[in-house]
Order: sequence, then C-alpha cells, then structure tokens
Amino acid sequence: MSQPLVFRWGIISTGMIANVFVKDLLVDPKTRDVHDVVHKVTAIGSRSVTKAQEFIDSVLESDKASAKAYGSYAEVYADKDVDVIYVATPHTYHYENAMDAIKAKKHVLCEKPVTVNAAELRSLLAAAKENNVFFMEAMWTRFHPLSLEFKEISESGVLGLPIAMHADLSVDFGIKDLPKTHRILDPMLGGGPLLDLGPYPLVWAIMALFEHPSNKYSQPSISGSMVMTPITGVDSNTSFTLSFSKADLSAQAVLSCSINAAGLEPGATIRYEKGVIKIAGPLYCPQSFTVQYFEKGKVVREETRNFEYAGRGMHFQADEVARCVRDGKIESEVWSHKKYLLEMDIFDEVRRQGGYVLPPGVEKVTA
Ligand SMILES: NC(=O)C1=CN([C@@H]2O[C@H](COP(=O)(O)OP(=O)(O)OC[C@H]3O[C@@H](n4cnc5c(N)ncnc54)[C@H](OP(=O)(O)O)[C@@H]3O)[C@@H](O)[C@H]2O)C=CC1
Ligand SMILES: O=C1OC[C@@H](O)[C@H](O)[C@H]1O
Repeated sequence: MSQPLVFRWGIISTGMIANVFVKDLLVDPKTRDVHDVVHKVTAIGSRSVTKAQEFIDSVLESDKASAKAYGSYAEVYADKDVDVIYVATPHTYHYENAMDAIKAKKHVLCEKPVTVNAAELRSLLAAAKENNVFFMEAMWTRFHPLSLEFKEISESGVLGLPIAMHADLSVDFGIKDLPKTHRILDPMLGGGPLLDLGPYPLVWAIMALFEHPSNKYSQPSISGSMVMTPITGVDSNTSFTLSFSKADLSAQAVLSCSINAAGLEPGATIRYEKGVIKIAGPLYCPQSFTVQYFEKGKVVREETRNFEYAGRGMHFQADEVARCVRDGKIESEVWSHKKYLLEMDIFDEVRRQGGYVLPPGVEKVTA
C-alpha cells in the first residue's frame, strides 16, 4: 500500500475550538479506518506569540517539535510548510481571515458560521475560485458516520418521503453572568444563537430535506422569528421554518435555537410517510439515532444505532479536506458551496424578519 498523504495544517487562533480541533487532528487516523491521509500541525497563529507557543506546548505534546509559533495570523498564511488554514476566530473575523489565507493561495477550512452574511460568502467563494484553492465551512456534523448512515436510510425509500421535521439546539451559556464582550453576547462578534447554534438544526434540515433527491436542490421559503436579549440586543431565542414545495417534495422543517436554556431534547425528529427518525441531541455531535417503522399509524419495529470513535469527531471533516485537496478539488461534494450559501441566505432572511441588524462595519461585504 502507498504511503499516506501527510497534510499540513496552519491554525488561526488559540481559542476553545482550535484546541479541540487540533487534538482531533492528532488522533491516529487508523482508529477510524483511514489509511490514505495523516494530519500534521505545522503552524499556530495567534495575536500573541506567547499564547501560540503555550498552545503548542500544551496541545501538541509529542508533535510539538515540528510546529512554529507565530504572533500574527499573516505569518501562518505565508508559511510554505502549511497546506491548509483552519480559521477558528469569532464569526465576524471569518471573512477577513479566510480572505487573507485565500489571497496567500492557501486552502481553507473555516469554522461555522462560515461568514456573517451571504454577500461575504459569495465574495470568498469567488476569491477561492480565482486563486484555485479549496474552501469549505467546517460543518463537522455533516461528515460523521452517523450522518452518513442517517442519509442512507432517509433516502433509501424504506420510510417513504420526509414530510415534517423539528430540530433544536439550545445551550445555557449563563448569559446574565457573562461579560457583555463574550462572543455569544457581543453584537460586534455576531452574538446570539442564530449564527452560533442555528447551523446545527439547519444542517439536519439540509441533510433530510434540501439534499433529499426528491427536492432536486430547490430553495425553501423562509419564515423566522427572534426574541432579543435586553443585555446587548442580540437574539437569545430564534426559530425559523423552512417550507419545501417547489419540486417533488412537500415538507416543512421547524428549527430553533437558544442561548439561555439547556436541554438535549428534542434533538431532531424527522417524520416520513411510513415512520420517524429521531436524532439524539446534541445536534452538533449526536451519538445515536432511532428509526421507528409504522404500519397503520402504529410503531411495528424500532431500531437504535449507536456510534463510537476515538476523538470528538472533528477529524472526519479534516480527512475530507485532505482528500479534496489531494484530488485537485476546490469544493467538497458532501458539504458543497451551495449548501452553506443556502445557510447564509436563510440566516440573512431570518435576521431581516427578526430585526437583527449587525452594528455598522461588522459586515465586511453587503449585498
Ligand atoms: N465546530 C464547533 O463545534 C464549534 C465551533 N465554534 C466556532 O469557532 C469560532 C470560535 O469559537 P471559540 O473557539 O468558542 O471562541 P474563543 O473565544 O474560545 O476563541 C476565539 C479565538 O479567536 C481569536 N480572536 C481573534 N480576534 C478576536 C477578538 N476580537 N475577540 C476574541 N477572540 C479573538 C483569539 O485567539 P488568539 O488570541 O490566539 O488570536 C481567541 O482565542 C466561532 O466562530 C464559533 O462559531 C465554536 C465552538 C464549537
Ligand atoms: O459550534 C458550537 O457547538 C457547541 C456550542 O456550545 C458552541 O457555542 C458552538 O459554537
């Protein structure tokens, strides 16, 4: 067997999720039966070189010798030993960080929400095409083995067509006790649940309905509603409905997210003509789902599938990035550009209907 591709990552920021992602990159790919790629972290960029070095010392452990610590993000983009940039700054920095990386001709995996509006994303995708680099939103959930198996059952026809679904992701951030500058509260950082948690209920609607072959990638109509917190004026509770009826699918998704209430239920419940699939929360990283088969409106069979792997599950998307770059692709077919363009168009519309206006200058590109 040929040697695996060694794929070299430059990490932008030393925050919470950069830490989790890098730990997952270091998990031996063989533990998930991957033999064609391995990941190596060659550079960490931070606004502080001390933080970058501390990150290397604490997170990279035995791999630390080959990683460089930089006190600026620009130095990571310029490093010839970096193949791909992982952007893990707050939402409102994604556009500028990803654009700088693309202009330096680096491939990019950018945390969710990929940008704060659709105009920024369109500008990034145009730049990625022009510079012939791979670009993807880091929607890790789409690449989990559980998601792939869910899609197989959902699209096999065994349950008939999907008709209706509910999905929710709610996290109690304790917002009354947080500083107003925390990224979940600060409008300058795109605070609120829609941009932070909304991508997860939405990815389940994209998998179950938008990607369903009967939908033929038709766009849904969108209806949204937001409750704002008086603390900083960002949304605290948001719900949105997507109605698909333009192709051979007639189905509706009711989606919601909150930053001041916890609870794993309901996760996602997807109702089909002949049964139901229930995805256990939390929706960003479910570990099991249950399929109920109906006859004459009654459950006649029920199966639960459980999933386990080494690491947190952020490495599956990293394998996809490495393979796409190896194969000369500028987008993933699994989480393709049109899917997160839909995400951003939906979020723009929900914010418009809900009256959430980002402060002047936060959106770097506007329509
Ligand atoms: N996929 C997933 O499961 C998750 C994804 N995320 C996404 O990742 C992004 C980062 O979230 P998270 O890691 O929780 O955030 P953190 O606040 O923990 O980290 C953000 C990092 O960005 C850098 N940064 C650059 N500019 C700023 C600024 N003005 N204010 C604050 N930090 C800045 C800092 O690193 P430095 O000082 O080193 O430059 C900081 O440590 C978000 O967009 C979020 O949506 C978050 C959590 C989970
Ligand atoms: O992506 C995420 O998933 C987990 C949440 O707690 C976090 O705020 C969010 O960014």
